[in-house]
Amino acid sequence: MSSAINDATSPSFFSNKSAKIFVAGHRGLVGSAIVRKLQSLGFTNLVLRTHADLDLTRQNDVESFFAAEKPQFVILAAAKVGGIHANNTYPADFISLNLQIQTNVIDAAHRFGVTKLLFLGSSCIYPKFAPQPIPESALLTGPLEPTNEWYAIAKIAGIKMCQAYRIQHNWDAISGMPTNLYGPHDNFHPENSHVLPALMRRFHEAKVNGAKEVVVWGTGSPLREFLHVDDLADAVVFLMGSYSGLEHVNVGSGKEVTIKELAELVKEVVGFQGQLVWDSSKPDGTPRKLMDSSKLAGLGWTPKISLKEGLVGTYKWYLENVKQ
Ligand SMILES: NC(=O)C1=CN([C@@H]2O[C@H](COP(=O)(O)OP(=O)(O)OC[C@H]3O[C@@H](n4cnc5c(N)ncnc54)[C@H](OP(=O)(O)O)[C@@H]3O)[C@@H](O)[C@H]2O)C=CC1
Ligand SMILES: C[C@H]1O[C@H](OP(=O)(O)OP(=O)(O)OC[C@H]2O[C@@H](n3cnc4c(=O)[nH]c(N)nc43)[C@H](O)[C@@H]2O)[C@@H](O)[C@@H](O)C1=O
Repeated sequence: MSSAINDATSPSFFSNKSAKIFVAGHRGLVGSAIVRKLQSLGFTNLVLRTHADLDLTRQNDVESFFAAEKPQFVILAAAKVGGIHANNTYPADFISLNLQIQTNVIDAAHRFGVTKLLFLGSSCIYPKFAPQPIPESALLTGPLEPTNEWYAIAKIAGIKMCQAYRIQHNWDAISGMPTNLYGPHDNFHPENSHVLPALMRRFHEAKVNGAKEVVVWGTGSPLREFLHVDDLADAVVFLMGSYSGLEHVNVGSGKEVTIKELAELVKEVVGFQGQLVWDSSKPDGTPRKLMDSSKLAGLGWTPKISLKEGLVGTYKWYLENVKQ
């Protein structure tokens, strides 16, 4: 899906390092990595607000913020985010908060003169039984995975909102669809986090406490594709500078592992010596979601950080920043 009118590139993103950029959600996994990336490239004028300073679900506050700050670029990495249990347990929060945040930010960014906005979705937007690897064209071709359909519907609405504003207003809003992410500043909550930080914490605590077993959810058979968040941040900045199309863009590593393989790898990196016990009363979620990231590769971007390397770095960060 593309059109000549809507596919102009935006070289101006890299040409002015003092352009004002609002990174929404800058203290999260993704937002903090994007801030690190932008700062390493020499961008000097980042506008950052904590959740406490600016609740993005409050439309009036968001409008006042945009009216006062008038950022030139917006990267929307603020969202209600969680793993399979959180998505399944708090469906109202996942659909409602995400619809509110993205609607407020996208609409205000357009109305207050932002040049370009990047919206972040997720690989869960695709049908549960999408063809593998999943191309961008698989969107809205089948039923969603029930454990995260509420979040997925919000994310699909975000993609469509960017497309609608581009079509009606010729406004440069793009969408990136990351695969499962991990890295520094991840959420290590025991129940509400994603699998990788959850297991890192559980194996670490088991090692420290001398436990013989660690419980892992589901059957271990689902396949997941993991991308280090520093690679994702690199891709986001790349897209800000080089992509202005109508269609969303998949951002993956191209490499998948079973949850069992992931658990063994995390166990090895953490140095836990005991056994894994599988709790099959917990949901597996979607059986497989490897994205086809050839569109992004065709634009000239590929990931650099291997899963093993990324896990070692993330565990080091966990030891220095999170563990009690
Ligand atoms: N993590 C992953 O594996 C994946 C993430 N993504 C996408 O990347 C984006 C970022 O996710 P991630 O960094 O992991 O999430 P995090 O939970 O780590 O960070 C989200 C950030 O958004 C902020 N936030 C949430 N609600 C509000 C609000 N109402 N007003 C202002 N700020 C708010 C949070 O602040 P606070 O903590 O104070 O509430 C936090 O800083 C999301 O769009 C997500 O869908 C996509 C694919 C995979
Ligand atoms: C990024 C993505 O993240 C979510 O989808 P998910 O890929 O299913 O994410 P997950 O990381 O929570 O689980 C992956 C797999 O791992 C298994 N698993 C084992 N043990 C634990 C465990 O301890 N915690 C968790 N969370 N999962 C575990 C778990 O049973 C599942 O089979 C959605 O929020 C979705 O909206 C989304 O976008």
